Amino acid sequence: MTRIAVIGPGAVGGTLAAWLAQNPGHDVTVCVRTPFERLEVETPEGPITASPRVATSPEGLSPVDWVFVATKTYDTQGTMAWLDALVGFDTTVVVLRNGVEHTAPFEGRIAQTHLVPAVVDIPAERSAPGKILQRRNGWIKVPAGYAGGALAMLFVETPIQLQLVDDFTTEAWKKLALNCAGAVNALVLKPAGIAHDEGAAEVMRSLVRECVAVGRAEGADLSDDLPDQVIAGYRAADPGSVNSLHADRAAGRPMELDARNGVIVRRGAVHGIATPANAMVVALLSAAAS
Ligand SMILES: NC(=O)C1=CN([C@@H]2O[C@H](COP(=O)(O)OP(=O)(O)OC[C@H]3O[C@@H](n4cnc5c(N)ncnc54)[C@H](OP(=O)(O)O)[C@@H]3O)[C@@H](O)[C@H]2O)C=CC1
Ligand SMILES: CC(C)(CO)C(=O)C(=O)O
Repeated sequence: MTRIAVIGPGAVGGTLAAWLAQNPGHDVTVCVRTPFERLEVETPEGPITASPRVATSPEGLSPVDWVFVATKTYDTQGTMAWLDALVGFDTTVVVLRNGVEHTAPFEGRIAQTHLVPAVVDIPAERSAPGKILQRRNGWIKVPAGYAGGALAMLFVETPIQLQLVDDFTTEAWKKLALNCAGAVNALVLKPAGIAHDEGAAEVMRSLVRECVAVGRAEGADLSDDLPDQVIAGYRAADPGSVNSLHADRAAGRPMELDARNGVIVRRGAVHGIATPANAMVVALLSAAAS
């Protein structure tokens, strides 16, 4: 039996936990802040349900084989107590988050050989604790190497593709390019379809152009047409899709602004690259939330 714990079974964590729990060889525990009875996920394959063990406190938990961290970047502090209980000598911790700084908060606490950053493109929206709409099957990309092959095995019976990549830096910045544009949705509180508005699309392109410049300075291999690719992706998506930054603002939660736009400004400053568009959306969304 493979023991798996998912910390933060929200939109992404809940979707993964539900899929992983479909395999009777997996013993799945979800570590929650807000408890629920069971997971109900509307997937592209049809509805699935799962009843993993629901832990509301780290007390009584013991080390598992795999821990998936799926809390937001602003909830890192609350994640640590779970790790203390769940991580043993042989535990691998996979960090499923947006941004380009996946493992930084956990380094020093988890051995580098057992810490795996993961870029996730699984659009999912949570309507209530345990109730999720998964809009696309999507993919997870992790660096090729230690743990990657074993991690891929966990997903073989799911429609989610687990891909091993040689250049994780490039993949993380490519995903950041998509996510930094999503600040426009959070600003105007309108879902993906707003990208059909040429004015909004041009603001998105400005955010992505800065991301491309900074990402290249950080060693990512990013193409010149990435801003247009991002807009094409938004326009091809279901116009009602709500990204997770937009969902946070709409729900009055904190936002992952620093991880998704602030990081472009911070890393841009290190390289002497101007990032006025990203600085502006950080300032406006911070002001809107204050
Ligand atoms: N949603 C999406 O489509 C995608 C999101 N991502 C990224 O994935 C990550 C997760 O996002 P997403 O799933 O949308 O986030 P959600 O807000 O839907 O889920 C986060 C979950 O973490 C829980 N949580 C917070 N603190 C704790 C804690 N101390 N202990 C246990 N659980 C806790 C929350 O609990 P509570 O129920 O109380 O709020 C919530 O269930 C983010 O980095 C996001 O950017 C990446 C790709 C797609
Ligand atoms: C844009 C999207 C849905 C892509 O997976 C995402 O990463 C998010 O909502 O945070």
